[in-house]
Amino acid sequence: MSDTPIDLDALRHRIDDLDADILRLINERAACAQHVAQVKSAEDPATVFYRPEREAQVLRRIMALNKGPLDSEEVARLFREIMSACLALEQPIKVAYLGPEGTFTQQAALKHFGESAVSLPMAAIDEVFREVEAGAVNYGVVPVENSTEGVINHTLDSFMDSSLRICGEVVLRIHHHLLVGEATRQDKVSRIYSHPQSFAQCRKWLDAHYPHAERVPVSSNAEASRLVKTEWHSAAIAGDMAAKLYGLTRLAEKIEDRPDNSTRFLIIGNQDVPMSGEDKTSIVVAMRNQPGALHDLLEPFHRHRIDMTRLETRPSRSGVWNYVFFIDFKGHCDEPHVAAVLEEVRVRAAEVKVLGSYPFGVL
Ligand SMILES: C=C(O[C@@H]1C=C(C(=O)O)C=C[C@H]1O)C(=O)O
Repeated sequence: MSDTPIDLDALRHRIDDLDADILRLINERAACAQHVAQVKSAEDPATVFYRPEREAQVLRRIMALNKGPLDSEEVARLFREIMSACLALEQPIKVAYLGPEGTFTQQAALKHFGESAVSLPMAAIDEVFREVEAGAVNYGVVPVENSTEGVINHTLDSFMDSSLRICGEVVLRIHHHLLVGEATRQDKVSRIYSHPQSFAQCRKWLDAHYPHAERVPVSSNAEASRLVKTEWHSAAIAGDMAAKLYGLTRLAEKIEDRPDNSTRFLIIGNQDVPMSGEDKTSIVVAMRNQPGALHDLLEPFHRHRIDMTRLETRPSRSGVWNYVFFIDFKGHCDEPHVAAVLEEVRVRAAEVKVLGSYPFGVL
């Protein structure tokens, strides 16, 4: 490092020069993205500008190229924002998410689409589906499963009646904090607000630290945060976004019982996503109630050596089928071995619906 300037002024000059280069390169990239938009529109006037498989490939490549000292995830986050701004030049993307503002689902939407996307809070999961179906927004973001608490049935049920496809997934590490407002008497907390899922994820911590506080379930953690602002004896369990939005402070941090607590969210839209190289497929299968039905369903996956990542059973809501299975597995439906399995499953099942093939969450 003998040629590295050592005084502060010289270092700052060097940073100024590098910033000018970075700025020029980012704008060159943005101009390229604008050209891409022209090519896409010329090929197909009804084109979709957002390409999840390409974005996943860009991020994976950047992470593989990265030599540090910045951490690969950090670098990918920066590129996530650069792509978000480039895409906004092609077409501003509108995204509906399970609100209100400050929920983990909003955090997932921003993590996936970046800050240049316009995100709109919806009051319920089926409203997110309806907004995308009606074309009021381009995409929707809904939670689908939590590592501690399991599947979010509302989301799975919404897929049964919808023609929307899954275009992507985001996994978020969920950290819960015990939050209080300026008016809260910290030694007198007798009531705690939160969403039932969050209470479940922090149950042991609450039993140990606040065994006598009343636990009041509300519709979201953001709503819990809003409520404590005006109550001197109350606290909320919520994440960073809600804390920031409502100006609350942390009485205790990371109070989730499991340190690896995470939630998986799905991106729903109207498009079929081409292969990215590391993909996943989600299907719903209806089977008749007969002995060996589950074995018949799983056998082709085993024979073709397809790795299942999730299997959920839901009661069928129509009289025709008895079981409905939600299955996630590795691979894309355009890959021959996946297409072969789907063909075999179609023969054995009463009905099969492919919800989508999409890239594994990168960030
Ligand atoms: C530029 C493109 O359009 C969008 C912007 C991307 C980018 O900035 O790299 C990548 C994929 C698309 O969502 C493209 O399709 O290549």
